[in-house]
Amino acid sequence: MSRGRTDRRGDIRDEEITGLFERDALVFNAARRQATLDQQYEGLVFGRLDMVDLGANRGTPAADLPDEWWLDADREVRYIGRLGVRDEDYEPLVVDWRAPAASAFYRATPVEPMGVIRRRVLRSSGSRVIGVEDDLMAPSAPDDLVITGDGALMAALTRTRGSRMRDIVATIQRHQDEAIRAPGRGVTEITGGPGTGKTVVALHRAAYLLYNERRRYEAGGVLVIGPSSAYTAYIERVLPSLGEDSVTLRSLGDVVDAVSTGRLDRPEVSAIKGTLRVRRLLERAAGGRVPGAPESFRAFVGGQAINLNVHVLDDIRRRALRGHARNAAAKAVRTMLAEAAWATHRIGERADFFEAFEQSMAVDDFLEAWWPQVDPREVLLWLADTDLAYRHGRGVFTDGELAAFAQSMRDALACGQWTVADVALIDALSAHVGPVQEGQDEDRGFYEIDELDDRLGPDGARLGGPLSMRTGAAVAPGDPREALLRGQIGKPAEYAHVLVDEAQDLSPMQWRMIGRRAEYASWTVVGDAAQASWTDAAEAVAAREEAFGSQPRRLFHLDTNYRNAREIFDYARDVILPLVPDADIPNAVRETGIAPTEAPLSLDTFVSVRDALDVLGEQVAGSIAIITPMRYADRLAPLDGALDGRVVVIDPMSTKGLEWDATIIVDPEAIIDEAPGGVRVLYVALTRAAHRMTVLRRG
Ligand SMILES: Nc1ncnc2c1ncn2[C@@H]1O[C@H](COP(=O)(O)OP(=O)(O)OP(=O)(O)O)[C@@H](O)[C@H]1O
Repeated sequence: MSRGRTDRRGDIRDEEITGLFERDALVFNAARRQATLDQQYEGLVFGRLDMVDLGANRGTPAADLPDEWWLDADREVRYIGRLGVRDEDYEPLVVDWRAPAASAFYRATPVEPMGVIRRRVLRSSGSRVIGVEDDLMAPSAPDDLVITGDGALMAALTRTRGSRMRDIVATIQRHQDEAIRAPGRGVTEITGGPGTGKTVVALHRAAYLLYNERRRYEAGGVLVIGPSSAYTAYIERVLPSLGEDSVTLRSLGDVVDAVSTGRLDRPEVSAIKGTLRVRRLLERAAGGRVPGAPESFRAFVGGQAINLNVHVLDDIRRRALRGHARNAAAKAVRTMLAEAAWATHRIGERADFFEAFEQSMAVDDFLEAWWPQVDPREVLLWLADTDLAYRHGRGVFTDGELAAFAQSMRDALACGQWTVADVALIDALSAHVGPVQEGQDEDRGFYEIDELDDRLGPDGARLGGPLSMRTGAAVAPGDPREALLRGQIGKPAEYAHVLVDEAQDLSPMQWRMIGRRAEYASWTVVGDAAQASWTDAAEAVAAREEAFGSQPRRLFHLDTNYRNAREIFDYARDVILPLVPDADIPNAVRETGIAPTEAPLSLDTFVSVRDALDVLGEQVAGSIAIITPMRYADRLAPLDGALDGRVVVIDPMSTKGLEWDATIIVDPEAIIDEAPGGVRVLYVALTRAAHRMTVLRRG
């Protein structure tokens, strides 16, 4: 689970049934159903609809109906739950929230009640109902229908936040429901400002698609991509709580098998690694000579001295790469080499010469050194050599940029960890050089050392874990180069539906990486441009358009902020609007009457951070984040885990998509200074708190 990933597990399928006795198949399915029901026991039923039977009144305009006609009409009760349940006579006891019969639960309004008189949201603990919140849809309730509570939504929003995101099945709002139930095909884009429920809506949409077109999406696979492993850990419970465990959840540092990282580059380096221009550098490196390989070929073959110089070898290399991925070209290269040798020597019979060439150990040895199977990660590491980076990157990047790029590769070699931006480069190179061909390279046993999922540090903490400030300092155990090359990179998996959250942050290279997994997929894409940390929006838009292809688009816009108390969001809005006037500003629905607090930051002792923490610790019962620029990270790290584990210390970039009951924002000016997206990243940090926020400023 360290990757925040749930494995795909198909329902038993027809073709598999033929391999099982029918009885076994029934037992298998019954056991699976039982496990799902056991899992969903808590809160299985969360809603009740008291509906009128429209009977003879069906289709009659409201104005033509007798006064208060609903008071005497026949009634029907419908229970709504995470899963559908039927009694022994196959009569529905609980309707699955995704079924058409449940849609009135989400779509009924007093203006358009859809036959609903009372919508009731139930909260339970074990088998006990501990809370009831009603919404009345009719102008008045029949005497026997009691109406309680102030509305389920407000009750849900004021509740304490835990460390994991919760599902919202009980309180999905009508406009959210429309995005959730939109057809699966094509590209569905969901936009909206901070806290509008984009993430949670997208996850419910994934569950809906699996319910509605299970064969297509469970067999084809659904991939959910989020910005960081902190994010995937935060949302990983939502889908299982909805009864779905067949979705693959990956962060951007986890997309390529065998590579897993949360380490971030400095902004100027991730800008180089994210732009499509970097492809030129990679192509040249992948197509160039292997560093350290022989530059000419001298050997005795069939008793003849063969001598091929660097120009001949370069020509063979170029021709071979025109028709093949590098790793697939070994055979063709051997033939080309034989032809070149024959062309220069031409002694004896051609067929004899070719046979001798085919069987020559000297040729084997040469090819092993000159045309080895290359792992795409090795190609990237070749670029740790600044001169090579200059040579391949000339005309594309400045010398300064190339030197920074080469330095970042040396940093990786020093700590044994890739960065998140490297993953898209590895994927691009992988498409270029092709998979390492089995059996061609017996010496490379170290690539097959165990899976990255098991890469735990000495204290059991996952390397490349959620806090980039922590991973920045971490060094992988053992030989760092070996750690970088661990595991084997195969062909990318393909999916039937790909859901991308925080899409505004994907670099063009990352869009291409995801696109390779989505050639035949439909998409759900979720984002907010004002929160972008990738700066060249036009290039990213072009890359994402290419990934989507010509599929039809569908756009949903969410405009209600359910996360932040209005006072907190107003503060954030006043920061972003002067600098990004077209930011998508939602309407925050919940007022607390408590404005964010500002206080001076004492840099020498950080006593102001501790003071703020003491106060907030009393005021909120749940989670608190200290959001700090990287420059203070080490000094504030001891506060991580304080107050019985309620406190996290985190850098602003890693807060994307997350939320806490309260936040402390340390030195906003420094946050703007450090982050690639400047004020946009500060805006992200300022919109993470649900109930309370303290901002500590320098000077
Ligand atoms: N209908 C709803 N009922 C209850 N809670 C909701 C509802 N819609 C959204 N929320 C809550 O609002 C909060 C924000 O939701 P979410 O994280 O999905 O927003 P977002 O638009 O992705 O935010 P951001 O872009 O700022 O990361 C979450 O706590 C979510 O559970």
